[in-house]
Amino acid sequence: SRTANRLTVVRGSARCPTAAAAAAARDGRSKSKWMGVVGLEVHAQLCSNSKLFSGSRVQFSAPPNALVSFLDASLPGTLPVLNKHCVEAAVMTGLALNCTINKKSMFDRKHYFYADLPVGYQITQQRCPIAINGNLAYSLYVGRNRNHMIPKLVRIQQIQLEQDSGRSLHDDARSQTLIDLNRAGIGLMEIVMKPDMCCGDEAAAAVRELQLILQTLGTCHGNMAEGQLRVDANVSVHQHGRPYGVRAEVKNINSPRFLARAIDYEIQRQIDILENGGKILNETRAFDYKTGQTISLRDKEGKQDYRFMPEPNLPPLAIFDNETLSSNVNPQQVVNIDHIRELLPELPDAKRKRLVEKYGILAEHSFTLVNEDGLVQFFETVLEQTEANPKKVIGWILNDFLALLKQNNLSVNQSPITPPALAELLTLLEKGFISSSAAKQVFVELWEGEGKSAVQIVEQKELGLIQDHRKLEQICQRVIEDHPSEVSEIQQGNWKVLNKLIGQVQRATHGRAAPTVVKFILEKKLS
Ligand SMILES: Nc1ncnc2c1ncn2[C@@H]1O[C@H](COP(=O)(O)OP(=O)(O)OP(=O)(O)O)[C@@H](O)[C@H]1O
Ligand SMILES: [Mg+2]
Ligand SMILES: [Mg+2]
Repeated sequence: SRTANRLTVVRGSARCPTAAAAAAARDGRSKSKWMGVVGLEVHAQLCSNSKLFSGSRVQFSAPPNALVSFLDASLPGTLPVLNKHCVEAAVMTGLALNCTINKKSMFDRKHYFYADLPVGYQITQQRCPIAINGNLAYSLYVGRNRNHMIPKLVRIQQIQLEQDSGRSLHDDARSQTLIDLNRAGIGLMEIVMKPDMCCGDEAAAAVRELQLILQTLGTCHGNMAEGQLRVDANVSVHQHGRPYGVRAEVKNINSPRFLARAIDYEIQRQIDILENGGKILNETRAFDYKTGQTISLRDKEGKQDYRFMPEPNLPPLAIFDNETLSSNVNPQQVVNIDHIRELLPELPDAKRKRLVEKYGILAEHSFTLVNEDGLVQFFETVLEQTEANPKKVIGWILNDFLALLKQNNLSVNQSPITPPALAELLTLLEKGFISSSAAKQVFVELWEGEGKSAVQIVEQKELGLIQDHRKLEQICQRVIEDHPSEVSEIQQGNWKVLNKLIGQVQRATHGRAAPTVVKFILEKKLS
């Protein structure tokens, strides 16, 4: 079947080494000789209050055509003015992706005709983009339980600044197309990756990591469902040692999961064609998430001529660093690479490594922490304020805290439990003032949040372990008196029965007796 083949071939690709051997053994040579080649173009909407070349506001879900300046509507006589904040965001993204920032980049006009592009061209950076030659490190989880991590790297060819287009809304009932220009002119970064990936899983993992980096930088919100991050997947197949095949481009995929499915489908489609003596077309395709297939939109064979030309209304974009910044320019007026480098936050990869090294937690736990907005900070604030050790704390954060957040569909900063409250609870547990079952109970009470602290809850609900030696002795004495047959068994040497008596003491104290103390008292009394 197609599905079976697809799995074989994608996993069997020699560039996905983990599964290659197994797949080859299962299927013989003929199916595993093909390798997928994948290169992504990612369009990321820049976080900015205004558009790339006009002062129109950027806002989602505004009424159609409410955010359109004369320039966005392409009125004659209007001129583009570059938004400095967008340039800074692109430079910061370039630095985070280990790119070289071009001190001089250029804007070009790329011509094509579409109803949502009234001027007839898009301003983009074709010949000389703002950033080049970077890379993105990401991790691929493989294996049956996805618990084996393989570090991967994809090269970044370039990052270019460009404008977004408007949107066409098709009204089938009236067979009309309506145009909304709110999106027209919003700043985009096109992040172009080299064809270094080989399957859907790799592409999805790379995009997730990119998304996290952009969100950490604050240069793009990265919400794929809202179209802030859109991915075009270029896919081809070839045989080992042979030149790359012709690529098809699957446009505008808006989730990592669909990206993976679209790519794996496309690889198998191309293999099927080639195995049957056919030819791959250099075409643009779309992914239909309902059927899980890619479908042809238009072929590029008759190569669309974009008639690139320099944008005459924008001078070359000059960017400075400390060395090139001369004393006669106002630093407020220019973009300084060194200044932006200083503002770079700790990136997800560095953060994960630091968490593992500093606190001794598992690598996969560091991924979960970093993936959840605000969770690392929560974890570290708890650690600063508690005496419990990090390995215990991570368990509570990931199993109890995160589970309740997900159940209630809340983000970390909407949590009813604050870091100091959890820290206090875990200290009580660590010091042996409460049992772990009592701790779970306190945790739930904290979550329900009547503003009481862990200590107050423990006191009011009498959840504290009974440490008082005299009181415990009295209870143990009573249990001994009430269980003569067990006592005589123990005295005949059957010490296993002691557990039964310990259980009775716990029953009498509702689980609040310190177990080691109880054992010590009973042993002393019975020996
Ligand atoms: N043989 C190939 N197989 C798969 N991907 C490829 C192959 N050759 C190039 N690519 C990928 O195709 C993409 C080319 O993007 P680029 O922006 O340079 O050109 P384009 O797709 O022609 O332009 P446009 O921006 O108009 O879509 C890159 O992501 C690159 O990695
Ligand atoms: Mg491109
Ligand atoms: Mg493309």
